[in-house]
Amino acid sequence: MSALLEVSGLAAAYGRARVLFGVDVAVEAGGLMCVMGRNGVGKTTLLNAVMGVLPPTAGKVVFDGEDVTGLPVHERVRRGMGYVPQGHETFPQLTVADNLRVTLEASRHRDGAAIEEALEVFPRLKELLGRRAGFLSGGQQQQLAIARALVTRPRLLILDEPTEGVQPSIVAEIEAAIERLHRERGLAVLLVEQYLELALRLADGFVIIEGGRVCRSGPAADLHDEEVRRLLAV
Ligand SMILES: Nc1ncnc2c1ncn2[C@@H]1O[C@H](COP(=O)(O)OP(=O)(O)OP(=O)(O)O)[C@@H](O)[C@H]1O
Repeated sequence: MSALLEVSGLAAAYGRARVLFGVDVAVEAGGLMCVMGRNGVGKTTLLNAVMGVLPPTAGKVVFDGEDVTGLPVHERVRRGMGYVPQGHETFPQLTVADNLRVTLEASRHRDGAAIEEALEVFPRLKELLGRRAGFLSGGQQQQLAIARALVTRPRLLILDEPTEGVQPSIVAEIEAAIERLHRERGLAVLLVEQYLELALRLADGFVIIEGGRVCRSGPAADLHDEEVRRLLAV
């Protein structure tokens, strides 16, 4: 059986500065793949290229058997790719409720129950529905950003360092939510995460990027290796 997401030979650049050189990564249906690597190796660039935010210079992105490489971002979202970029992006002037509604309006299914389902994942947001997103804490904004992606009812959730800059009390909630979505709802996840402990707890498989190339990949059990720890050491 082929994977839900299959990325092959992906290359990307900012102008003449090449950043990715032929990256392969796959996420099985219901799998959780962790992309790891030191700062600046190209992890965010990889997610942006997979999602079409940054058009790749070479390579292919296949989602659910369809080549989506040339499609705009919103078409990928319609097909079931949900993206939560780094830095917990929300509409700061809109309330929590309106952030979710705007996303629902833009989604293909327009089923209001999707908002309820997303709020079940992050119950803390239920008490904040009338508050402007810009007034939420970093951790609450990250929960809202993930909830927005969930409103589109993705089959694959792409998360860029979801616990970065988040207060410790909310890190555990976000981790638990990702784990539940993956294990109970069978959502496939492509996760960029720098922290080995979190990756060890959540991932089935991993790839490590170094200098824009995959230098190591394997099942999560291999993350215990000395070599892997060395590759991730700052
Ligand atoms: N918009 C941009 N224009 C030019 N160069 C960029 C841009 N964004 C990133 N880069 C460069 O591309 C390289 C890879 O950056 P990227 O953000 O993908 O790395 P990363 O692994 O996600 O790092 P971090 O963990 O710090 O987010 C870095 O050298 C970075 O300086």
